[in-house]
Amino acid sequence: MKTRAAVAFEAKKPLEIVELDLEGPKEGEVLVEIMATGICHTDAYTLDGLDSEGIFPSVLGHEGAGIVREVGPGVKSLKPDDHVIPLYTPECRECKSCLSGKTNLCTSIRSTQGQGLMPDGTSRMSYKGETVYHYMGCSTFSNFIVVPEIALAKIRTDAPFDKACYIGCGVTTGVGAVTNTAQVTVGSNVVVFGLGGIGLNVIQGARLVGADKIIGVDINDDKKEWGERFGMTHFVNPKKVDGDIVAHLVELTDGGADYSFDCTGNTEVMRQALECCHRGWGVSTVIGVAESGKEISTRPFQLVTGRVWKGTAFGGAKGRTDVPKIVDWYMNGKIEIDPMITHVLTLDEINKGFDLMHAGKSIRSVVVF
Ligand SMILES: NC(=O)c1ccc[n+]([C@@H]2O[C@H](COP(=O)([O-])OP(=O)(O)OC[C@H]3O[C@@H](n4cnc5c(N)ncnc54)[C@H](O)[C@@H]3O)[C@@H](O)[C@H]2O)c1
Ligand SMILES: N[C@@H](CCC(=O)N[C@@H](CSCO)C(=O)NCC(=O)O)C(=O)O
Ligand SMILES: [Zn+2]
Ligand SMILES: [Zn+2]
Repeated sequence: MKTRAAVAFEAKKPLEIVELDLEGPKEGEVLVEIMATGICHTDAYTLDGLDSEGIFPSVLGHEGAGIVREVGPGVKSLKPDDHVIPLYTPECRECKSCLSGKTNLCTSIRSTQGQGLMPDGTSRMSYKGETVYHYMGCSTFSNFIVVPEIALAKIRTDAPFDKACYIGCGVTTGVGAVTNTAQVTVGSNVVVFGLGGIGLNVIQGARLVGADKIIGVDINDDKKEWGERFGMTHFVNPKKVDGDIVAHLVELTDGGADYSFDCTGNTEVMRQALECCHRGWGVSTVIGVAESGKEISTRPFQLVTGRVWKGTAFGGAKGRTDVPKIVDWYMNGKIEIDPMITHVLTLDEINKGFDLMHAGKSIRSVVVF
């Protein structure tokens, strides 16, 4: 069959909207019609050539929602017309990682996923006879996609696609980093660096679990109002702090943050996020994805004196189990999504979504097919 898709033919070039050839689902695979997809900073990072796993030509996008149109042989848990969210962190429930109960990082198809291929080692997409690669096992910038059954969360049918798609990455990552990874406790002081599509979800996660001070840090003053909208109690623009930002945050939290989060992907900021934590117990969680080749550093003394450095992928969420619950949280009004979706675009307008993100003018742009 054919599918319209925004293709990344080369790094650092705008996406091109073309008709691709798409092969149908094979054993254990599912054909999904994508109804809506968000644009996450990670898509921009890969398009900008900063991802060590970036492959071109490929169809980016990993924050989608859609409808099952066809299932391949052996698929048991899904049927046509089911509503689904594709998962870049699948959940096979059989691999060592899934069975450990200690992580959401299912390893069953990770190696082929990282090569832009389906688990059988081939791609379902091509253009003029040439292979086009999958991305993060999702490729939601295509109207139709083929994905493994274990990489789809079945969700309720009354959830609107143009909002539910954001649960495919940003919402789950931010809220899950608080609830699953850091396990922020009631009354804690929290510092969040980077108030974009992820950071604002960390803020609303911190509010959800009853944090006390929620301090947002961003170099863009426009983010003050955004943070306050979701529960931030204090805003700090590091460019306007007289002196050291870490010392300023330690003072503001009366000795240091109980929990901090990096949502920028900047390795200098990751260091600040660790070092603003409270001596003896502060936990800093890295969410931001740093460009290829970058490394983090700190004095080991920071760890010796009890600060803990953690990281999280997809907010520690086990996709098929947790994503339907997060959709319920949204539908029941426990968490907000609607105000964060600042721009709704057509597929033809998708490059505008990247421009808005780079200009700091959007929280989330969503493409509706
Ligand atoms: N670990 C995961 O599973 C996961 C999931 C989604 C996104 N991410 C990553 O999280 C990061 C944030 O994604 P997003 O979609 O929210 O991006 P975004 O562009 O919407 O937001 C980034 C924010 O950081 C701010 N910022 C930039 N440099 C800063 C600095 N030096 N100090 C303070 N603030 C600064 C920007 O002004 C902006 O508000 C990216 O690196 C993305 O790749 C990781
Ligand atoms: N491919 C990169 C790393 C990119 C990365 O860390 N991705 C996150 C999700 S970001 C979503 O917006 C993730 O889930 N990582 C775990 C995994 O990919 O298995 C690189 O090679 O450095
Ligand atoms: Zn993402
Ligand atoms: Zn698994």
